[in-house]
Amino acid sequence: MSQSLALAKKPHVVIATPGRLIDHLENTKGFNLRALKYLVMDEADRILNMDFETEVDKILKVIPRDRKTFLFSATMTKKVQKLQRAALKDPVKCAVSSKYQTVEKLQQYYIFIPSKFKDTYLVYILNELAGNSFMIFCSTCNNTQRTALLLRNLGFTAIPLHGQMSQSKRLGSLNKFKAKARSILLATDVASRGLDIPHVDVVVNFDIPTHSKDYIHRVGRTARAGRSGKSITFVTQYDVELFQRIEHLIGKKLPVFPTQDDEVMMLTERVTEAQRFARMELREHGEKKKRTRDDAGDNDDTEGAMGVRNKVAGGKMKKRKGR
Ligand SMILES: Nc1ncnc2c1ncn2[C@@H]1O[C@H](COP(=O)(O)OP(=O)(O)OP(=O)(O)O)[C@@H](O)[C@H]1O
Repeated sequence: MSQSLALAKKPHVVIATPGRLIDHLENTKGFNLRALKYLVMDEADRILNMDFETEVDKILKVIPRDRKTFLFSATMTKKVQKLQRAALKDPVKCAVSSKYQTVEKLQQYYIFIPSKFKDTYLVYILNELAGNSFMIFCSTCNNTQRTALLLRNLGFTAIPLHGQMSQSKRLGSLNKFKAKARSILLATDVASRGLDIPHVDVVVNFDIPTHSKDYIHRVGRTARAGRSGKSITFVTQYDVELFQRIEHLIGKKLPVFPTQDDEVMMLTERVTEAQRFARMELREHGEKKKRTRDDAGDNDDTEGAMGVRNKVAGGKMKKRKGR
């Protein structure tokens, strides 16, 4: 309703997702795009990848053919070229580089570890790089939530951000991270594009991206606007092929992030206990959700559900003296 009122004032600029725009075109009285002069598509390849094609086609049908169209993305695809043919007159392509590139001030590493030790290595890295702000990417909402609980059980200030959270919870998470009240943001690819948070120092690909182009967007959350940053990609026995594809895409062989395996193994016991608590909390959280059937009102960011938080011995893991 408030959006309809805003549109009634005939704004000069409307920023929308394709679906929302279609909704207003179909249901908001008096709203149309017949006078549109400029169409801008940010993250153009994603708009197509995410099955927005039908919506985009609908929009293209109701806007003037005589207009200027801009498509932006760090990773252009053949699909975008298709769209160029379908919707553009005299298109011009403007590219910073002919191949996919990451910025020079980004130090990129990988670690090759057995899948079952991922959590332990994550905790080790967070301790090693303590004092930094981290964005950690997971492949599913569930793993994002689980890993956030695990880290909180170990005393880290971690907060999840994923598509199963309500919009207000997502904004809440983001704002806490932006305000530096939380130093670790765990996210799915919902946060891999567009977010401009200058203080992100380290991006961790906890689950390797399945689409190698997503790698470029994820690591682009750090080392922005001339700053420096680090990225560490976890590669397990199952991820070798995907990792090779990433290296091929960026045209670089990445160095290994140095780890002291004996020190990592010393963390195993506490991490295992924290995993157990995290599983319990996740189960309780799921059952509570089922009972209340109220997604929005629930503790999506799980902070309120932390009955067993910090029960793992010692709370936040301290680095040993002399290191
Ligand atoms: N010419 C400039 N000089 C200085 N800072 C700039 C300039 N252009 C952009 N910036 C800053 O760089 C940061 C990144 O800009 P922006 O978010 O527009 O990049 P982007 O290309 O859309 O990134 P992505 O698509 O990866 O999310 C912002 O903080 C912005 O203020």
